[in-house]
Amino acid sequence: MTKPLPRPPAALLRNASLFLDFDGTLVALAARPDLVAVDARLAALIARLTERLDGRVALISGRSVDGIAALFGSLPLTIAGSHGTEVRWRDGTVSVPERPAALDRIHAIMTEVAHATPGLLVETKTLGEALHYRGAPHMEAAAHALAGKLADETGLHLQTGKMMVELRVGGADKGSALRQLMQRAPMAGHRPVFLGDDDTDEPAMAAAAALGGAGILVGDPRPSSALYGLHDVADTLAWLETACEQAA
Ligand SMILES: O=P(O)(O)OC[C@H]1O[C@H](O[C@H]2O[C@H](CO)[C@@H](O)[C@H](O)[C@H]2O)[C@H](O)[C@@H](O)[C@@H]1O
Repeated sequence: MTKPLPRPPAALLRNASLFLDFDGTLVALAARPDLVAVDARLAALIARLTERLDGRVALISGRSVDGIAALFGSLPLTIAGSHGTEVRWRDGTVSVPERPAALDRIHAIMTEVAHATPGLLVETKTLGEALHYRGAPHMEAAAHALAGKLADETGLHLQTGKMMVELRVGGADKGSALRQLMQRAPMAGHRPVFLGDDDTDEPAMAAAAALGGAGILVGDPRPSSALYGLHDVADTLAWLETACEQAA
């Protein structure tokens, strides 16, 4: 059994640059991606953190930049989306590679499969197509087999996730996104702190530690590059609210 990680000190965000995963870290997992919402408490927390840290806050998500931005409404945010492949700074500067044409064919194939199987769901992102099987768990092996075949055919990156498989533009992950964000003001020169729950968050945990900062694992203990741990989303929100007041 993996030992629990220590709780992060409340002063950890002092003078830090803060990087946050979204699903499973700031919001609890739901049956479908479109059932997740940002409530007033979370929106206020992110706004307050951004203010206290002089803009040194970014979301790093597997969702697309547009998807995260829509969830937070008018709140100006720096977002690395599509697993770190695309970035939008809160000043509006964007870095987005071209969407490969092969994704449209993949969308058509996944949609056909999903139409034939209740519970399967296709999520279209800026730079990827994801097939979710949370609503049809018996389709796990078939979904992975289909994604593997499509990856072989197209050369696109095969991304696994919690009850989903995705074909996406490769060449980036959450670790490379964190390093990219840390190269520019206002993040540069500050200690990175990253919070995440998933295997896809591990490259960012490792990148934060390598840059002199720390990762915080949300959820049950497991082998991780994180230095600290929090129990779940509720614990994470409560810790962020406390740490925020000691952040500046
Ligand atoms: O990097 P994250 O911000 O954690 O995003 C990871 C994926 O999150 C979403 O899928 C997951 O959450 C859904 C809603 O709770 C859930 O239904 C699904 O089973 C999970 O895999 C999102 O839809 C994906 O695009 C993200 O890659």
